[in-house]
Amino acid sequence: METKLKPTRDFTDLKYGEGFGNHFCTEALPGALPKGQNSPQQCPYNLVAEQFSGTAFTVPRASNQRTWLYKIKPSVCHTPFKPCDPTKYKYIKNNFLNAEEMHTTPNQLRWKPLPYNKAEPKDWVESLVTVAGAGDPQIKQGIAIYLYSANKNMGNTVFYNSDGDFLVVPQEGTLFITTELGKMTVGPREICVLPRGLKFSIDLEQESRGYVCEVFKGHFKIPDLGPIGANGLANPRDFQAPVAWYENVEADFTLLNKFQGKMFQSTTKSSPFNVVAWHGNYAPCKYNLDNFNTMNTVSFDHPDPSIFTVLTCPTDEPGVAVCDFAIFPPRWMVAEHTFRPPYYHRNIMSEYMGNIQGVYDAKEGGFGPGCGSLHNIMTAHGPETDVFHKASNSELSPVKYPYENLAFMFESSYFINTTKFVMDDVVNVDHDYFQCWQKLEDLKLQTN
Ligand SMILES: O=C(O)Cc1cc(O)ccc1O
Ligand SMILES: [Fe+2]
Repeated sequence: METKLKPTRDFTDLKYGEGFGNHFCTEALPGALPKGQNSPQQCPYNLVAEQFSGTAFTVPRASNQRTWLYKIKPSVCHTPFKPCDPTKYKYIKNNFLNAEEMHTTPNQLRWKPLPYNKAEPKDWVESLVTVAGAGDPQIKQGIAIYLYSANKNMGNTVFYNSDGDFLVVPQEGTLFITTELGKMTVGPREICVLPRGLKFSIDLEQESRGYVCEVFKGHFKIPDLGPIGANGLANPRDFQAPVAWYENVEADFTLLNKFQGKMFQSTTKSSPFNVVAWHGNYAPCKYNLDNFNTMNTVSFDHPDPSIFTVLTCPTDEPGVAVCDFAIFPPRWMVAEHTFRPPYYHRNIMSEYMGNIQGVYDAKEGGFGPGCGSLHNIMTAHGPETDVFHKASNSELSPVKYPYENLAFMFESSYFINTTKFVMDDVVNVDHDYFQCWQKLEDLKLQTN
């Protein structure tokens, strides 16, 4: 039976600020934001000013990100960090260059959904399982891909990640996220970005599962639109940021930190959610994927999936991503004289895919909601045998790729290694995945 949970804090009637990357001004008490300056000698309500920066001070203005917080107490009020019990977060690993702990293979990989731990319920951070990744947070190069399967509230356990931004993709259950900049709910068919350094705590109302992509350098942004023009795909106005919210609570809190891939813990005597007002453009955001304005061919051929990019975290090389987050959204398929599913391909990028809901058109079996797959750099992949035959012979009338189907991809320019533990015990790896293409061996050259 499913566990019934209740979020610790009140999430009714939440308000949001609107727009991607905006400079928001928000206060939970009237006049709490200082007027005309960031750091007055004394702040309104005896608050303390603190800058929270997401880019180096000196990056060009267009990409500069920082927020000013007005807090009941500054963030320095905590006991010294100690390493966490190594058994507690044993599936959080960011040492992707370590051959001892990582698995390297050019094979196509696929996994079944991450199970919930019913015997010993896990909160969101405790439930994180690193599936795959590249690089190392120490040199700010790379990416990590995790699954979560949480069935316990974090409550007064507060987490911040020094190593990068988290892009969270819920597959089952709404997340009730309290951040130091305010509260957000994020459910399936929605996503959120929790930027590097942000303190947050996640509560639940039911067992909740999903995917996380962490980028060790840079930040996610909405992609340039090129010839598409000024509108389309994920429109800026549909992104939402929390508004200032605080709790003035004296109690024991645990403060967790992922720092260079290792988990540390300290305590505070009052709530870290003590930001009464803030202004700036370094903030979490959420986005409803149903607002995605999908573009597709209205003539022939299958466009490259970059046309479905919701967010991208660029590398230093223009057009090449640490991670492109693309979705396979509901859309009309109208291409004439065309093989309509994804073409067979070998890619210069690595592709981790997940399924949020329904069926993915290239894989009608074995890739249900909660499953994952990985096709590394130059690893051949494409539709399974049955899909190939069906799509090669189907009548090409306009068809709606239904609302219920929603898969996504984290596409990265890095070689991706998997953790050793996802190759055996933690997530069920599908040892027979390769079989879905074997019958294509029967294809014969036809010369008459
Ligand atoms: O491999 C996949 O299923 C993802 C994908 C989808 C698509 O429409 C085109 C290329 C591609 O890699
Ligand atoms: Fe692909």
